[in-house]
Amino acid sequence: DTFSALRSVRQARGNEGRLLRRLRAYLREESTRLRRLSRFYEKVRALHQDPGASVDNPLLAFSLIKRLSSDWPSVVYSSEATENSRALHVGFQELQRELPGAEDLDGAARALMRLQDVYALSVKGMANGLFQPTSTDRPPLYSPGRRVSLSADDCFHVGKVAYDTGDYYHSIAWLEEAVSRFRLSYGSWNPEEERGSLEDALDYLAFSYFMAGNISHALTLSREFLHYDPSNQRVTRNVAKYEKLLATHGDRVGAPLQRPNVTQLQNRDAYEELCQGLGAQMAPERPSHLGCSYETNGSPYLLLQPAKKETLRLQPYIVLYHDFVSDAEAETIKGLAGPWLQRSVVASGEKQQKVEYRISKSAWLKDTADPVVQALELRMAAITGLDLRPPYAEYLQVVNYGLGGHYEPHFDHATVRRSRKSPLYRMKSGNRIATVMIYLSAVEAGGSTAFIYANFSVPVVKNAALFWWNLRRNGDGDGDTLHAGCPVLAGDKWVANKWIHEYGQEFRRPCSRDPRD
Ligand SMILES: O=C(O)CCC(=O)C(=O)O
Ligand SMILES: [Fe+2]
Repeated sequence: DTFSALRSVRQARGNEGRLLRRLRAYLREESTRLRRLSRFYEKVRALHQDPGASVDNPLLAFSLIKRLSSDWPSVVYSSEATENSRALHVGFQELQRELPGAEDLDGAARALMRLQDVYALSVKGMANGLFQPTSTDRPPLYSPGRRVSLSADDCFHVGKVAYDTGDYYHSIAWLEEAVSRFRLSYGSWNPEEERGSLEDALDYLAFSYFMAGNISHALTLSREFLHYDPSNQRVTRNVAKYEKLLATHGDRVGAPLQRPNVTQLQNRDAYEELCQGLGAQMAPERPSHLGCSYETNGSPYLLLQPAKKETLRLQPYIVLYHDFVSDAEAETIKGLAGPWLQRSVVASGEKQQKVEYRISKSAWLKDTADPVVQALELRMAAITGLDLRPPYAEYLQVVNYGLGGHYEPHFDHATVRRSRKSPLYRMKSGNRIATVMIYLSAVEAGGSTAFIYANFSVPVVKNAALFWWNLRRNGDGDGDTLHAGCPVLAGDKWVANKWIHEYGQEFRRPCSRDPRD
């Protein structure tokens, strides 16, 4: 699919560029054809208007007969137009397999609604090209270089995706926007087409209000619909039904419509607040044990260039190594992974599956793939002091997030301890003891890594590597490591994950019987 990685969206843009060039060629051919037709028309018309051009003249009589028997048929039956449009069709069909489909349009619409929700953005603002939080005392989260609004039809599509899943909370917001935009432009250029669209939007919006219990609003909108299409039987019946319902029961307007709980998130509010925060929410007075240091970690690899460590939290232990990779290394890793990216999956029981709560594409890189991968592995081994040789660590997983791409709160380790069924145990080297995550790109807005229970979020710091322990020293999962990749609001987010397993680390991180360690 296209929407689940920005790299694919960029490729889609390249494909549209190709389509544009084909359309330009088509227009050029068609203009030439029409110009030739016009010349023929003008020539014959001139002869007909010239009183001196009489068919008494045998030469003119000849050319008249020739025109009618030969020129006109070839003009009228020319296959040039068909050939031109066939070339256009073929050019499109060559690309069609790679073009986004209905699934992508759905995914893209859900992405906009996710950004609306997680960043508490106003739909009206989004439709106007702005990323303004609903509480207007906050500054916009992102100010694009060029402001582009959505069309009435764009809003209608988003609303319809919500409507089709019975999500009237979102369908109402987006269809309201669609209706008011269709009303504004109504009759301004293509009255026929726009009337149809305005009617559709009114129809869906009225039903959404009805389902949400707001009968009087459903009634008003249905009446407006009938104003445009008085003969519609179905809407006429709806109006009668709504009138009857109102007369007998009145509106069911109680609590305002709630956002549907599509995710299995129990801590949605905390998560969203962390995503909206502009970065690491440090305690007002930063405790003295948190801060920056140069680390050699007793490793010869780090003697000449120590790691730049920023300790973010002690419990759970989370540190950020700044400038862990160079720009060139990051580009190499992205380039190596690019062609292999596949929709990311998550472990679910024994299987791996695509899920709405993780929208990205990823690829696995072995250290033999390139000397740069190997160099990174050695560096990660040096800073962590852990054994990363297979099977003590997984291959490097390179991830590219998509439109509104995210990874909702989760643990990296298997939570059902020693559940041998989890794909995580396939390597037979225990659970994931630690994570190293490298930020291979900067993002323009959003995309922080949020630690829900630890109550702070790390903004994307290009080239930095984040490290944390997933397991306690006694081997239990550390519940405080629940974390998430917040939706990317703008930009292209790439990360690389290295998951390190328990086995092989027995003497490097000895266990402890104190459950607090
Ligand atoms: O992208 C992020 O910030 C977090 C990613 C993550 O947690 C994961 O891939 O397991
Ligand atoms: Fe994770």
